[in-house]
Amino acid sequence: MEASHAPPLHTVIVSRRTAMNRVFAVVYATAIMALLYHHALTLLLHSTTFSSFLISVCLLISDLVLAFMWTTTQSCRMRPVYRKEFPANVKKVVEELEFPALDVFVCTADPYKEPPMSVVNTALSVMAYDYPTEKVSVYVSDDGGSALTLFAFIEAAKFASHWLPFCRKNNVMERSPDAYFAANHYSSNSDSETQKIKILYESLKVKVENVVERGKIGEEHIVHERDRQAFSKWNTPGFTRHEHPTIIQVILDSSRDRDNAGHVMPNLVYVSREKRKTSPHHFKAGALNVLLRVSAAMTNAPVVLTLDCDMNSNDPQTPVRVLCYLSDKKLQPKLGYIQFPQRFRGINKNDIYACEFKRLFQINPVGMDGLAGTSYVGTGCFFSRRVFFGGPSAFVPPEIPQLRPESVVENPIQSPEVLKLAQVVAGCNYEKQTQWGFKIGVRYGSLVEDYFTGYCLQCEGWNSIFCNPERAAFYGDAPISLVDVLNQNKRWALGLLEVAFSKYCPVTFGTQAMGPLMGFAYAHYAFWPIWFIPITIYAFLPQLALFNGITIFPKVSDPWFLVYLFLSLGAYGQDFLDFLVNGGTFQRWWNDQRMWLIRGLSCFLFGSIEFFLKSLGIYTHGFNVTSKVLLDEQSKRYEQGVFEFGVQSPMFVALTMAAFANLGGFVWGILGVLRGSNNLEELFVQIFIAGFGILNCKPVYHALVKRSDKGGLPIKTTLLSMVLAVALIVAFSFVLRN
Ligand SMILES: O=c1ccn([C@@H]2O[C@H](COP(=O)(O)OP(=O)(O)O[C@H]3O[C@H](CO)[C@@H](O)[C@H](O)[C@H]3O)[C@@H](O)[C@H]2O)c(=O)[nH]1
Ligand SMILES: [Mn+2]
Repeated sequence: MEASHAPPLHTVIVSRRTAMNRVFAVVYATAIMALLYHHALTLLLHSTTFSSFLISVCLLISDLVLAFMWTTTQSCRMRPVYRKEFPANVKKVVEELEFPALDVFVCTADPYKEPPMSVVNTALSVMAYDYPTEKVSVYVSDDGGSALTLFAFIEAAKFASHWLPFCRKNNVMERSPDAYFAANHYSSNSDSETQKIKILYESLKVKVENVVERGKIGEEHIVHERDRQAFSKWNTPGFTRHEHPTIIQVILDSSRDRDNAGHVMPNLVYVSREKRKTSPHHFKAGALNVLLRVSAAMTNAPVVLTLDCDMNSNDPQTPVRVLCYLSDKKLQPKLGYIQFPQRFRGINKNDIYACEFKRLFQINPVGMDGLAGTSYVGTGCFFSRRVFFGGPSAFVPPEIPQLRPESVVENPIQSPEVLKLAQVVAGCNYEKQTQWGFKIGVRYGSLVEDYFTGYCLQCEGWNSIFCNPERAAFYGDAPISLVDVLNQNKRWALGLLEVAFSKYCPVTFGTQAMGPLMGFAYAHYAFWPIWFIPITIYAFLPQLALFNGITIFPKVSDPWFLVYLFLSLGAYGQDFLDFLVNGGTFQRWWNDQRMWLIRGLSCFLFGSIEFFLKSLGIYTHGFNVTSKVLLDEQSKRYEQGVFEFGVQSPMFVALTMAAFANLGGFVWGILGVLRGSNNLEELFVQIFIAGFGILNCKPVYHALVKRSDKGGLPIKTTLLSMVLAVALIVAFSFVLRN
């Protein structure tokens, strides 16, 4: 009974709002039923003409989708839990000698969209973890196959030998140098040690950035024979990022390298897997699987952390915090992964693009955590290596014994045997006729490999934990231009639909494997893009009807109006409340709901269309890496909270059309009321919706008229949208009148 005397490692409490959430869910569900009954009545009894039938069907479909989305989101409201960890107690329970080894995976894919210096910062921030150094190995996957990235890492390793002891000695919290120097820890009267490290860092930065800018590594930069040999691999004829052999370079070896205080260094390994145009590489999922195998060959740590190159550690204690869960014997048998939220640095004050994704990254995970655990979001997640090989009680062995999660690496990482095996398992044909991507490792088949993998693991019976300490464990970067945001979300939309319409659909497969609540929680994400249906309909239909003076909603004195009122206020009110309770502000909430509408008309709509085309085999879509480069002018506008359009995109056309339709419908409707040809009471809901649309389209109007900078709407987009909006209005009147 010794365990009961051990100090607590973590606690969990169920949210106090649980009971209220459940009661509200029952009331709200009743109102939804009433509304659907109302729709059925209208459709059957009052839709006498073709046009009124069409309108009723459209409204019914949108409300069915809204009802579905509402139902699935309830899972996250049934039992939200809040956790706390006590990392200070870990050493009282587990001896430091027994801490598990940790393999960190950092992914990068393009030296121009993902500047090597930022990738280096990611790696340095975890190399400097407060964790037994000899147990930490950092593997960098370079899908860009770029010598520039390797160069950056070779240089960074030299800097690391100063940076790591500096962090330890001064107990630095931000162990990414960029974040450290940005956080005002440095000034002209800092002590000489800080001055020195700053100078070292600056010279590293200048050196790497110069080389990246020139696109080529000058002879003067290659000092060691070992480095020369590594870079010579890029001289093989026909070497491109899409067509090249495997390059694995051990940059730091913990059995050999010491920092300038004589302390061991972590392993640092550069991996650029083999690429051939004839073999599918499965984007990030493929990269992670290669790292799983290469790391198995070299260190095979039982704990794996995956990180995107745009995310840095913000707390050196994080791996110890993770041990609060991993060393808990009660959780252990089924505990698959521990996910930290994605939190972002550099988001502007009111988060105009809603990139914080509070609901996705902070609110819903708390809800799923109270059930069987949260989803995997691709970065900031600690896995037990075992989860990649079948369910908790259904082990799926890899094809060779060396890759088994419990296998122990006997040879040093630079021994010929180890290097040879690493080379083999990184080959692009290695996965043929194996279970990788299907039963083993990160799963293939969706552009959101993170969501899909987490979902599959949970279906197999693994649980997970959402760990959200007060001090952010990681900080990431978010895109700062609208088109980048929308393209990123379009990729997600496509990836989610790939899961929704596969045999693994969460509504059927998921509910069977994990029960209805977890199945619905995952279904909510899988069907996320179908928000476009109600949003598009509500953005156009009431407004088009206004142009023709047609009433499509109950008038204000009608009791059914109250049902509409309750449903909309209830949904919006609850959303707002969730947002505030989780530390949001009114402005951020407003922008969040605005972006939700904008996404509906752009990335969700276009993502769904592209998915449809893809299903027909007309179209293919790859993983478009989001740019992490900050242009000065753009950054300035972003800081000021001004929307960035600037480029042409069909997604902007749909958005601008909606801006025109809402403004037009609103004005037309009001004029009708003033002239006496419209009845305000009958058209109130529509005029209100159009007015709400106008409020939400403010940035679009602003971009249409008041902009002289490069971030405005291109004139072509404006004209095209105008023409299409008018065409739509005319066509609709035509349909209605006939
Ligand atoms: O072929 C590829 C493409 C991408 N990546 C890496 O994948 C990561 C994520 O790419 P990014 O462009 O930053 O995408 P985001 O949309 O910002 O990422 C979110 O969505 C992705 C799924 O679409 C998840 O993989 C991420 O973890 C999640 O943060 C980056 O480190 C890339 O270097 C690769 O390694 N190989
Ligand atoms: Mn990213």
